[in-house]
Amino acid sequence: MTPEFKQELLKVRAEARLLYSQAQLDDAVRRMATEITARYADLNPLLLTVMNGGVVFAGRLLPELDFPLEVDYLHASRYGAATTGSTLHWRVSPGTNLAGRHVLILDDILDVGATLLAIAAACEEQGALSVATAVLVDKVHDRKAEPGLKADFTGVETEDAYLFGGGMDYKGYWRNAPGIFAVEDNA
Ligand SMILES: O=P(O)(O)OC[C@H]1O[C@H](OP(=O)(O)OP(=O)(O)O)[C@H](O)[C@@H]1O
Ligand code: HPA
Repeated sequence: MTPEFKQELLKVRAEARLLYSQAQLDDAVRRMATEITARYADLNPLLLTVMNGGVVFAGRLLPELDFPLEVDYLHASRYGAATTGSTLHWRVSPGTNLAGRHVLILDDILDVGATLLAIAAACEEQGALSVATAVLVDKVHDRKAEPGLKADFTGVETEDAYLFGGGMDYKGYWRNAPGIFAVEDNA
């Protein structure tokens, strides 16, 4: 990492606006866990984490789900280290056979929603019995891939800013930030 890039990262972190604290996110995740338990406790679901962004959310959610389930992951990326999305690149497909399974996809954010729509379609093509989505963050704007697109389970809603923390990255960094932060435009 160059000294200039390190300075940029520290400046972005220092000037960012906190939208949700870690404690607020934990409350949201517990509420989601209650909803997910009500729907899936008897369905032997397969929870598929979308790497990399989904890892923090999955790590918080899974211990709140006290019923039989399996986990796997996939890696599909539309943004890479950029702050605007392009074509979806599949890096790792799920290893588990999805045929006949109730699949719940876990990701950090529903932004445009192109990522989750493509992943859900791929799971259906592989024979999943049902496919649903759970996201920590839904960014509110009118650029959704389909009008009114929502996840089946949502943690918090945010304004239309570039976000980091809670698994979301700024140029590949700050996924580890404790809470959800908005990048200030002048950063
Ligand atoms: O709703 P969309 O506009 O499609 O964007 C949401 C997706 O973008 C991010 O992934 P990214 O492609 O940055 O990969 P990453 O998880 O490795 O950061 C995020 O983790 C979601 O998967
Ligand atoms: O606001 C965002 N931040 C980080 N990653 C993202 N992927 C889609 N939107 C975002």
